[in-house]
Amino acid sequence: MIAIDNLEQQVGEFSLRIHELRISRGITLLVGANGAGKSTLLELLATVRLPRRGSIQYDGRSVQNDLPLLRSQIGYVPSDIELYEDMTVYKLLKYLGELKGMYHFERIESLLTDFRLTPYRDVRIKRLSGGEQRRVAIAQSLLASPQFLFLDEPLNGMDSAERKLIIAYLNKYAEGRTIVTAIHELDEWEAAGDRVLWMDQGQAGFYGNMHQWKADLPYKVWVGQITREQFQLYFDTDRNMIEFREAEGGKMDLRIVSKEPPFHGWKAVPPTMEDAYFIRKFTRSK
Ligand SMILES: Nc1ncnc2c1ncn2[C@@H]1O[C@H](COP(=O)(O)OP(=O)(O)OP(=O)(O)O)[C@@H](O)[C@H]1O
Repeated sequence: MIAIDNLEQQVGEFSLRIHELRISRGITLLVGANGAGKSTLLELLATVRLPRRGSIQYDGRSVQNDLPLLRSQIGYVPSDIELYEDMTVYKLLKYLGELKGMYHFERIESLLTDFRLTPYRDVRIKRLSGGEQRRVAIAQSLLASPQFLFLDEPLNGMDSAERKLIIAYLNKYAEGRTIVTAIHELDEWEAAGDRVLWMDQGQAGFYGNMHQWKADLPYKVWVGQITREQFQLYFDTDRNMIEFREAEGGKMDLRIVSKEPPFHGWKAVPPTMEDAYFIRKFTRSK
């Protein structure tokens, strides 16, 4: 478990404040608007940035007392990955492995296989696509089989097959370990995630399991159809539309957040993970 107490961090004009938070094992999905403090929190968790005030403890160990040991148990992938461009995939992983004190390289072979990087083993990093580079970045974070893994938008630049591969891998890897990953698409993580942490203007707006995330919402989700004219009017005045799509016969299919049915005959549907995020943000802006 990661225990955060009275954490305060000022970055320029921005301040992050978390009074008390206990992050359990498994996968915590870190969500929030741009600038909400997700990357700042991940940097603090990864010990790239040390807390000015407050404490973070990892299974009882603190940054103040056990930094070198903790760092050997932490893996981190920042959002802006900068890999040594002229190195080949294998040389890079071997070099980073040596820096972490590894002298047996079977782990590299298994990571190359797991992340489908074997065909690129002797290819220079700069020749790889964005998604392939990110797979290498995730592989390097796992070299020392860390107990704590912090990922900042790990699926950026990946196609759907790559995304599924990474999510499935992390789902398995999280057993008995702690992963915190900043993401943008909640729904694709639903089966793998254990908890959601919503950062809201530098504070923890919600932390709980997936069920709690979708429960006790102050608004419902409604689906139905309206005419294009009604849509134009609605679109200009309301901000509660989650999704709209053109339907047949000049109509529009809509997904709307509201307490009451917005139009006659509309149906309430159970919220998805994304809907719950929309509703929480929507409620916050009211
Ligand atoms: N080095 C810095 N100097 C000044 N302000 C900074 C610095 N780094 C981050 N910030 C500010 O801190 C705030 C939080 O940024 P952070 O990157 O943690 O947010 P985020 O939730 O990860 O956003 P995004 O989803 O856009 O990556 C932002 O307002 C950002 O402009």
